Amino acid sequence: MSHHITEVKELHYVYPDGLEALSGVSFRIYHGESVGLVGANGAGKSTLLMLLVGVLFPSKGEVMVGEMPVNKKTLPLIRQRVGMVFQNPDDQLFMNTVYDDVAFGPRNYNLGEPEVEKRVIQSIEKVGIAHLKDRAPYKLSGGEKRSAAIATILSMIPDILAMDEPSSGLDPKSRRRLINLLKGFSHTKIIASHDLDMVLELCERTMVLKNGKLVADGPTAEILNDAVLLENCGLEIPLGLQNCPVCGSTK
Ligand SMILES: Nc1ncnc2c1ncn2[C@@H]1O[C@H](COP(=O)(O)OP(=O)(O)OP(=O)(O)O)[C@@H](O)[C@H]1O
Repeated sequence: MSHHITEVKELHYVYPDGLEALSGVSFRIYHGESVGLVGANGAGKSTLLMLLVGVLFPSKGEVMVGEMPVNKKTLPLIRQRVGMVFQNPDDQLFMNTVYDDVAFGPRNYNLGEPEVEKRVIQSIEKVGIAHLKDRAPYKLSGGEKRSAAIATILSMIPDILAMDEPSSGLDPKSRRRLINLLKGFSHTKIIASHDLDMVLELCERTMVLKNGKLVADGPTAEILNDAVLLENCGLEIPLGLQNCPVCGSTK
């Protein structure tokens, strides 16, 4: 078995108002895996991702990245290894140009302008927005903003990508472009989404959260075909696994 790249041990998270968003979650993710994180609204997906990248810290339990626990001291190192694409790209784009947003992380790490420029160009080319580098982020379309947000993460050259609802708000063409883009990434990926067809296509493994607890973790094709489990968690079998009402075969 290959080494795990991240491990979550008996993780609990209680928001300041007392709401327990995660209780007793444990799992390991291995190098190169693509893991889907699914669950109804409020199940705890975003909270879990934020704990994985150190935007939040555990109330109890531990998050490890490699041999490193995620805490305030290790945060600068964690930020280089794990990149998070937030649900709303506007939370991630705050500079005057796309270029400066993508350069922000590497500049923070004092990498020197030649290296910064190299990383920015590579990242914006990879996501297909090189022609938009001088545009103000607020003047981008939703799909372009999503691509720019991904580029801001790629420029840090992380090992792990944590993505919160990456396909939300995208039209079918932009969604397809995003899925194809992510398919080409060799990073370890953790993708929280209600788009179960995307999870089916991108993730070989799926974890299901319900009311802050991890209630299932296994091969995506099994988990997303388990009608009883999904219904119990407020989810539905993705279209890609449903029987065709006309001919009875799966798509
Ligand atoms: N800042 C906060 N303060 C208090 N409670 C919060 C906060 N953010 C989220 N919660 C609560 O924590 C629980 C988990 O929320 P979270 O956003 O992690 O769920 P989610 O699975 O990502 O949901 P969605 O699918 O709607 O994005 C919910 O009950 C939510 O209301």
